[in-house]
Amino acid sequence: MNGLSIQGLSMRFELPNGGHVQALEDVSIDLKQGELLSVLGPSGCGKTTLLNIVAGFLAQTDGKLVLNGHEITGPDAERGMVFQAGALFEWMSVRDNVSFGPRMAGKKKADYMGNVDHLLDVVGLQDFKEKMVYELSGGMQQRVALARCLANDPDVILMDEPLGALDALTREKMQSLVLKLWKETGKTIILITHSVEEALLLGERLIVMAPRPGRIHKEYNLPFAELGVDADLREVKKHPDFGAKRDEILNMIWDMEEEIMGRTGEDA
Ligand SMILES: Nc1ncnc2c1ncn2[C@@H]1O[C@H](COP(=O)(O)OP(=O)(O)OP(=O)(O)O)[C@@H](O)[C@H]1O
Repeated sequence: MNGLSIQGLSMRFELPNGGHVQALEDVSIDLKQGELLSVLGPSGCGKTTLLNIVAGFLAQTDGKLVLNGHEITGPDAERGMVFQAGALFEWMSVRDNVSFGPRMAGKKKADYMGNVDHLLDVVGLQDFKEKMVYELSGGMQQRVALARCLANDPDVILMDEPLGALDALTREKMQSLVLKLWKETGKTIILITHSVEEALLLGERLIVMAPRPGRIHKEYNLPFAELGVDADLREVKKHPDFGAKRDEILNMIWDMEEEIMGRTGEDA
């Protein structure tokens, strides 16, 4: 089957004082190729740990990950990561950043430059391709990060709060761009966010995680991402179910935060 299967994933961090943190416990998620999953949850519920394991940066203590029929055992270009900020090469031009992956993979310029130019068009940076990254605004830098990730043609795109550092208006524009890229490329996407609205808008599936141990608390299938591909996101937010879901999830996370207040950072 094409897609990503996360099976019974657990992650336990041993602490130097002999204690441990159960960052994830028995997390299972099946994503078909092309599904967009957003992940929400209170601080410390294991969102970044989950993403780092899927990326292959961390080895789980239990469970299995299978992508397109083969087991994930480490980092690979089939899984691309987009971070919140700071992961671009500031001393390179926009175009050199976007073409970095194919160049490092030893591809011939003639074979990748067409796609790099196309991606610069798609993210609206064609006129800025000769600029250095440090000359760009935060929103533009995240456009570069998205294009750079796509230039490697990954099967799965992992996004860790990719829009978290942007101002509200830029963030809204970028949310539309993420939906457009999702539809145009057919990539499987996992997106972590702290914004309930963003998770609702961008996740055709949404998982709310709970902490200590990090686990799946509730899962939703949502219509908003599909609607937002062609519609103004402000209009999507007026959908009668949007406000109700937002309140439900906000209350859910609020209750979890209240419950963990005052607890220490370890289980033992
Ligand atoms: N390398 C590590 N060693 C020990 N504990 C860790 C390590 N990495 C993460 N943890 C712990 O695992 C738990 C989950 O962390 P993680 O960063 O995945 O949560 P998160 O949901 O992404 O949090 P946030 O929303 O604050 O970014 C936390 O209790 C954290 O302190």
